[in-house]
Amino acid sequence: MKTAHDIVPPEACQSMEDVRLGIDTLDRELVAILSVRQRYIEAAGRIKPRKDEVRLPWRIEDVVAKVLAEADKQGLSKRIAEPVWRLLIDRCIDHEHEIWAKEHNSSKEKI
Ligand SMILES: C=C(O[C@@H]1C=C(C(=O)O)C=C[C@H]1O)C(=O)O
Repeated sequence: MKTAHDIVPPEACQSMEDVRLGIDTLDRELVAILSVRQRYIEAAGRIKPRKDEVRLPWRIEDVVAKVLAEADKQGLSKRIAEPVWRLLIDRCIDHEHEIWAKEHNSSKEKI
C-alpha cells in the first residue's frame, strides 16, 4: 500500500492519477487520525459525570480557535477548516451523547 512518503507532492503532480493517488492516500491517514479522535470523544463520554457537560460551548470555541490558528500557520484555508471542524465537533457531540447514555445507564444497572 502506498503511504504519504510514496506519493507525488502536489506541486509536482503531472496527471489526475497523481492527484487522486495523493488524495486517496491522505484520506486513509485522515480516517485513521479521526478514528483516534473519536476514541477520545468516547473517553469523554465515559469520564464526564453530567449530561449537561457533554456540549461545552467554551470548549467548542477553544478547539475552533486553535484549529484556525494552526490552519493559518500551515496554509489551510479558513473557509475549509472552520465549517469542517464545526461539523466534526457537532457530530462528535452526538456520538459523545450516545456513549454518555450507554455508560451512565449501564452503571445505574449495576447498583
Ligand atoms: C470532548 C469534549 O466534548 C465536546 C466535544 C468537542 C470536540 O469534538 O472537540 C469539544 C467540546 C465538547 O462539547 C470536551 O468537552 O472537551
